[in-house]
Order: sequence, then C-alpha cells, then structure tokens
Amino acid sequence: MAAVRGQPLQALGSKELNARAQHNITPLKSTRRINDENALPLKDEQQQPQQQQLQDENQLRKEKAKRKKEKLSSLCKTPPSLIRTRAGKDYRRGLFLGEGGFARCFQIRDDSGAVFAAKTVAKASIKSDKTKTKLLSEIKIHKSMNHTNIVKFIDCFEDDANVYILLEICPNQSLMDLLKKRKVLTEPEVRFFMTQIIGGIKHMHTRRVIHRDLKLGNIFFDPDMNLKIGDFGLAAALKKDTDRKYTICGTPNYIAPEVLTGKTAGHSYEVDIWSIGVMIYALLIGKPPFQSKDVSLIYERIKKNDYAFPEDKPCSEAAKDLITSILTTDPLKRPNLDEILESEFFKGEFPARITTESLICAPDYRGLDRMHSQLNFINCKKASGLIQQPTRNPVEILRTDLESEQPMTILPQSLSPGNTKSKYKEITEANNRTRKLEELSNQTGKSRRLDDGSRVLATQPVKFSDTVLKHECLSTLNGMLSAERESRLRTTRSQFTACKTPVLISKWVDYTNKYGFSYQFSSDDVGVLFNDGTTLIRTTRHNMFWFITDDTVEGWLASEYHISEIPDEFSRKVEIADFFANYMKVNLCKVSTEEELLNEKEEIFLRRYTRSDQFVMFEMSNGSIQFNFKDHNKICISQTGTVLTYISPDRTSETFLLSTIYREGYIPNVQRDIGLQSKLEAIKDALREKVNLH
Ligand SMILES: Nc1ncnc2c1ncn2[C@@H]1O[C@H](COP(=O)(O)OP(=O)(O)OP(=O)(O)O)[C@@H](O)[C@H]1O
Repeated sequence: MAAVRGQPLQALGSKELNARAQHNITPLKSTRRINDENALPLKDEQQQPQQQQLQDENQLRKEKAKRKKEKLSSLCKTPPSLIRTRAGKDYRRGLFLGEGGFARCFQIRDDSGAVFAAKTVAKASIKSDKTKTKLLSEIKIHKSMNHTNIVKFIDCFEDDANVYILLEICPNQSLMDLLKKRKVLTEPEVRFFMTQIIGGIKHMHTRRVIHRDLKLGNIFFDPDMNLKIGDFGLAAALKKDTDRKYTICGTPNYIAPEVLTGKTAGHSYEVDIWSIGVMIYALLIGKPPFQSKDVSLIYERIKKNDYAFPEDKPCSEAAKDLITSILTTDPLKRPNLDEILESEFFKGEFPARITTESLICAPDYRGLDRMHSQLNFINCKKASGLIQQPTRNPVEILRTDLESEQPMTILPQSLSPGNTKSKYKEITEANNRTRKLEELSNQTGKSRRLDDGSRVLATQPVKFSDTVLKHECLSTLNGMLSAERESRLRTTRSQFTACKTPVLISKWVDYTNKYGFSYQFSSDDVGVLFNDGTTLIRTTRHNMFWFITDDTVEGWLASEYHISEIPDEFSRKVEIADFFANYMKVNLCKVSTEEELLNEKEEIFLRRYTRSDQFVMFEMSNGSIQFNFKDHNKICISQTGTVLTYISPDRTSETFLLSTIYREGYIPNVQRDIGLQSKLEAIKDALREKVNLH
C-alpha cells in the first residue's frame, strides 16, 4: 500500500511486511541471516562428511537466499536522487552502501552538507501488522540508544515508496569486511575492538536491551576507526531484568545454545555475552568456532559445544581461556561484561587507537610497554563509558554496575515515611554543637600527619573539600613512592614488624539510586554518604551521631547530636542510616574478623568513594585509603602512604610497613599470588588520577 503524504509513520502500509516477520520471528530452519557470516573464507577442518541430502538442502537454501535478495532489490528500488520528507526537509541520495536481508542502505546528504546513512525499507515489503510492529520496535529501541559505540539514530521518515532510517554514517565498512580482507586480526586490535563493543553492550544491557544479533557484520567503523554497533532489528527490550525472551532468533553462527534448546526456559542478556566469545574467536582464528557449511550442523555443534582451537592458528593461552569461559553452555556460568574486561587477555599490549592502516595490513604493536598499554586500556574504557568520569560531587558512582555487594532487597517499602518516625522523640530546638572539621580532625586525626609532622588541616587552611581530597591523595601517593624508594636502600627494615591496623570499612551498601552510600567501620560506627553530599554517622558511643556537611568555604562542617535530640530535618536521615545499619548487620559479612579492631573508637567518616571496574576506593577522613578489589582482596594504605593493611578474601587482616613489603615483595602468611605488584600499581594510578583530575 502506498502511504499518503502527510500520514505519520505509524500509519505506514499496514497490510505488508512479511519479509521482516521472517526476519525477526525466525524459525531456525529459515534462511534468515544465513549470509556471508556463515561463509567466512577459511576452510572448515571439522566439517562432517557431506551427505547428498545436506548438499541438496544447502543448494535449496542458497537459491532461496538468492531469490530473497532479488525480491529485496525489486521491492526496494533505489530512492530518488532528491528525497523530500513530509516535514519539508530535502535530502540528496548518494552512493549505495550495502544491503542486508531486509534493507538497502544509501549515503544521503542534507541541506547543510552533513552526510548520513539511510537504511531504506520498501513499504511494499511491509506486509503484516506483526512486521510493522517489529520495524517500529527496531526504530524505538535504536532511537533510545545514545552511546559512542552504537550507531547513532538520527531520524526516521518516509516517502511514498520507502521508510528511511537515518543513521550516523560508518564509511569504513564492518568488522566482517575487515576480517575478510585481513583473514585474522592481532590480539591488541581485538582487545581494543572488544573494549569498545563491550562499552556499547553495557549501555544496552543497563537499559534492559538485548541486541540478540551481535555479529561482525553488524559492527561498523566510523571515520576514526572507532566501532559502532548497528542493526537493532532483533533487539528486545525487557520490562524487568528477570524477564525472559522466547523467540528463536539470531544468526546461526552466533546463536547461543540456550536459544536453541531453551524454548521453554527462554534466554536473556547472556546471549549477547556468547556472541562476544564467538566474535573474539572469529577475529583471532579467522572463522566462527562452530562454522559448518550446513546450518543444522552448526546448531548441533553449538548444542554439543563442539569447537577447537586449530593448531595452525597461534593464539595466546589468555585468549583461549577467555573464549573458553565465555563459550560455556550454561549461560549463568559465563563471565559478565566486567569480568571479561578483567580477564588476563586484556592485560596484554593495548594500542592507543586503531588507524586505517589496520584496513590494509596487520599493525605492529611490539614496542608497546605494559605501562602504556594499561593507560591506553583505561583511556579506551573511559571513552567507551566503562569508567565513570569523576564529578565535583563526592558521590562518584557507577549506578548501573550491579554487584553482589549491593542490596538484593527492595528498600522503599520498609522506608516508607511514618512507620518508624514515632520511634524518635522530635524536638524543635536542637541542642547541637556545630564544630568545624578542624576540631573534629584535632580530636580524631591523631595518626594523620604530613611528612613535615604537621596535621593536614592545621597547616593547610581548607578552602574546598576537593582540595582536602586532592591533598590526601597526593600525600598518600608521595608516601608510597618514598616507601618504594626506601625499600631499595639498605637501611630499610627487612623484618616484618606488625603495625596497628587502622579502622577499616568493613561493610558497605551502594544504594545511590535512591538514598546514598552506606558503610560500617570496623569500629562498628555506621555512616551514610547521602546523595546530597551530606554524611550522617551513627556512632556506637553514647548514642551520639554526627551530621557532616560539605561546605564549599570551610571544608566539612560537623555537628554532633544525641540520639534523643534529633532535629526534625535529620529524622528521616537517621531513619535511613538505621535501616542500612540493620541491613548490613543481617546481610553482609565483615571485611575483617580481627577482634582488636572493635576497641578502636576513632571518629572518622568516608569523604568520597569511587567505584571503578577493578575496585571500590574509599577515602576516609583520617587519611586512610582503602581499596576493595573485585577479586575480594582488599588493601588499605594509611599513615600517609607508609603503612599497608592487607585483608584476605577470608577476612583476616595484617598490617605492615609498606617499605618492608616493597622490599620483600610479599605479605607474610599470604601463600597465594594475589597480584600484589599490580594492585599497588593500580592504587598508585588511582591516586595519580585523583590528583590530576581535580
Ligand atoms: N550506519 C551505516 N553506515 C554505513 N553503512 C551501513 C550503515 N548501516 C548499514 N550499512 C550498510 O547496509 C547494509 C545493510 O544494513 P543492515 O545490516 O542494518 O540491514 P538489514 O537488512 O537489517 O541486515 P540484516 O540482514 O543483517 O538484518 C550493511 O551490511 C552495511 O553494508
């Protein structure tokens, strides 16, 4: 049906679209997306003996695909050289860019000279309501995406013959085209590409979108050789994270086993993780792992997890380990996106960027040292939105990063106003004593001294809280560097002498999407860093609590109250702090089991915390900086960078002079390799970053 000018997109040809329906609700045996991704150039060593029947089926499929392509070309005629939209905008059609099973793509230029890609879908091919709904869903989902590694959705319009989806142009073709030219890619290139792809996928997944058709042919290069994920034709948006999808769809080589076998159990985000494994394998080995000439054989091999690493294609053990862990049949046993990036594979050479040289030949990254690689990796992750940029707000969070240590229960119900308010006596005039942080620091910061012996806040008038934070990071970094230097001198004590363990953060709950970040110290005091930047500390001492505000002129201001004298404006916050305290008591394990810690009664608070993909960093008001690493090892650097506390995953802690640890290269009583050196490097990098970025 020809649409009439002035009709909105929704009114599009309602009777037709079955081409798309076959696309999206894909019966496995259909020809849907059985395209060049199945016919990668290399020969398949593991191919089963061809039977006559299979050959016939293949022939039939090829013919069907050919007919479909011809039908597409006949339906989707080349658009006119001048395309007029109903909104009165003119576009000039340019070169033909390529075609898929459903759409043809052309260059298109607007009045200002800006060039886009126009994915063109013939209205004549939109035959059923179902197909129309699918197209609208693709448009809606793609439109909602906004990420540097996802093809930008610009606009959508129609003329009499076609629907045009205007997209950011990706002129350097797809990863599939690159692989065809190059046969295999180098590991540093794959690391770079996968980081960008994972950035795009994380954006989708945190918005509850599953792509379901991630493959090399759907990932395009922009003019600067950055990758952009495109084609949301099979994407699904979940209403809630626990929802499952049941439609069997995808591209044969990339389909996850649970899609093939889980007709009743359904599938979810893990299908995209599986595709990552297939893509890494394909880029390094030159063909997808389960490739076979016959589609049903591909499915058999996927179901049986039947693939191997060919001996004639050299590939590092780290790459093999990562691929093996991703291509696990049980979707729940696959690593998540963060775990993939933390794998050994990503610790190798990492280029700063990919140049167009890669389009022609294998670039040589042999000169890249470890330090530069690490820096490039961090920068690449930052550019792909995988590391939250610091803000002026002390609450630096990765809101979307769901972790085991986050609360699994839903808080709002139990925190509904009114139900606990009456527990406290409300008074109108607070008997509070407001003191400057300097006083608080005088009372509590006994251990926090600078190299010259003076107190941080006493010698350095606090103008802004950021200045204090920067100063603390700098003195800790300097302390660590001196300890490292000292360790090389003969004078360093080579015997480990146990030092006093500082107050540690023993439990924490990130609930910043609602209230704030709550933590419990080893002294049992509980604090909440609220989203508005204020802190409330519930001390165990005489039922006192502290209310700390981030003052832009004075630094932090601390007010002390007795629990029986809660001013109105704080009652809700106390209620929330109590809730968190109870939650942590019931649900979380303490970081350290050392009993002597309980005797510590320093009054300190958390100034800032930062969550990165490697660790959570806690900066405390007494200058201690604690790092909880993802592998459950924890390190706290205290006493201006001179003392290290190590807390093992089984929650025992030990504290020693950092210079001795540097000199000896290990921590006493720790038998396993905890990657101490790289953890200390990561800590120094984090401190450097804090110092430079403020
Ligand atoms: N943003 C873009 N920039 C440049 N070329 C593009 C862009 N998007 C798509 N193309 C080209 O158009 C072709 C078809 O696009 P696309 O894969 O989105 O269509 P499709 O019909 O949905 O494909 P499929 O059969 O994979 O579902 C691509 O293979 C590519 O060559």
